Amino acid sequence: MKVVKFGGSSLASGVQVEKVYQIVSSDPERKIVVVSAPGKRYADDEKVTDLLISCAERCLKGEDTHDLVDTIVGRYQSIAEELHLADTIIRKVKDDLLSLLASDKTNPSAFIEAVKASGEDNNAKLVAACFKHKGLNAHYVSPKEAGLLVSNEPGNAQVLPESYERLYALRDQPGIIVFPGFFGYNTDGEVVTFSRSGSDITGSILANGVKADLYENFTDVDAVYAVNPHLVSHPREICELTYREMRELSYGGFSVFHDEALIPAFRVGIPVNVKNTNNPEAPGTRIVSERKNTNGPVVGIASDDGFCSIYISKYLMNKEIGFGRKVLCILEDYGLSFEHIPSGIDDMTVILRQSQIDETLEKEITARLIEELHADEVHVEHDLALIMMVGEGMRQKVGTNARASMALANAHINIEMINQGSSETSMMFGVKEAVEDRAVQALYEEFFSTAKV
Ligand SMILES: Nc1ncnc2c1ncn2[C@@H]1O[C@H](COP(=O)(O)OP(=O)(O)O)[C@@H](O)[C@H]1O
Ligand SMILES: N[C@@H](CC(=O)OP(=O)(O)O)C(=O)O
Repeated sequence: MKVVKFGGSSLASGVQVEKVYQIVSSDPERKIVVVSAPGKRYADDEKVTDLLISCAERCLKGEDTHDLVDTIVGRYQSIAEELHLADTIIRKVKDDLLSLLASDKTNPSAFIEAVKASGEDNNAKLVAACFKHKGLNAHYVSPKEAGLLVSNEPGNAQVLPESYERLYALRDQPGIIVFPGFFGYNTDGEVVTFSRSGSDITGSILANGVKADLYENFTDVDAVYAVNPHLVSHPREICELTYREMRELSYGGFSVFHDEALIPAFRVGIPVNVKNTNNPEAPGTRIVSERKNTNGPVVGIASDDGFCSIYISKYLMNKEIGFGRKVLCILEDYGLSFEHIPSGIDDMTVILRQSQIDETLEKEITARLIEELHADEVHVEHDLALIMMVGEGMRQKVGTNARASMALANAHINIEMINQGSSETSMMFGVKEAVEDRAVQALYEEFFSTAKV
């Protein structure tokens, strides 16, 4: 049995949904189909999820939402029309959206969550109607009915372990199940969404729940490439990756697969296959527990921006018991999460997502670090990008760091910081955002150009 997930790009138009139907109906093992909301049809298009968020926010401010409701319903309508579906389904989509917008707003966050999740929910109903119309024995299943329970963290839900046992019962339902991605229900029966692009997570949870043989994740590229295809043209395709490599690369910036979507499948050893809806014959990329290291030390290079670092220096920091804990307690006081902490004998750097702090908070934290911890020096660096070089092969290969540093030096790129993960499957370089793209290109050239591998 396979769980198959189709992303927003695979469901953006009637033509795309037709391809999805062909893929699902061509393999009887494809039993559970997880869908995202309709995504972008072209580069400047808007995702239905973004439209829904704007709509909910406007509604909370008491502003008019007629035009947005029309645009959102219009997206479903054009898909239904292309597929010659009866308009009853579109009337249901519109009624559902209008009743959600008219619902209780005393908890604004819960209101936004419900409106946001309707993108996937209505699309699952539409896709199920399309499959049925074409003669497939398919039906929509709600995450509530299936028992997909999640924590009450709006926009960042985590699956509750008891969900897995409940989801197992989906195996016994006859026909094809069309399941909306991106959200579950808290124990009070309210909708809570995963983080953005979280339909990948739903697919992985269902694959675990039903103990699928394979989780197929359909998107709009032939494979996971060794580097973001927007930075290097025709990058090398990756045939096989380990869960750990993919998690590091997804975290590092490969938006093709959500970093939180690896764990549920990994826990029960279900392989993941990333494939292209527009070219389903291509083998895609397989994510597995172990792979043979036949293709050099580095398997992929990812990057992400929007980081800042707090540099703290104090003589004899290494001997001061509890120094690190005290630093983290100060950050905790402000509800800040940190990403990495490279450290030396007398210094440490805490790397955070920049969006979490503003100038006032920055000054307050700096003052506390100096006053309470008697730090000799504290300064904050902004606008950093983190580049993750990932590969299980790095563990055995001597000199990878030196090669990377040299490649960056030759490209006149200053390395602000280096951190090697304890697993030795990743190496992280901090650079200024302004040189991020050039840095990734230089590293790609070093590790993937045919002349050097
Ligand atoms: N290393 C990479 N390999 C493949 N695609 C990548 C990579 N890094 C970024 N991407 C981008 O991820 C996109 C697919 O992810 P996404 O737009 O979320 O798809 P979906 O709509 O299927 O969920 C690709 O079109 C590509 O632009
Ligand atoms: N529609 C949601 C969830 C999702 O997974 O979408 P996509 O498959 O288009 O990345 C979002 O935009 O975040």
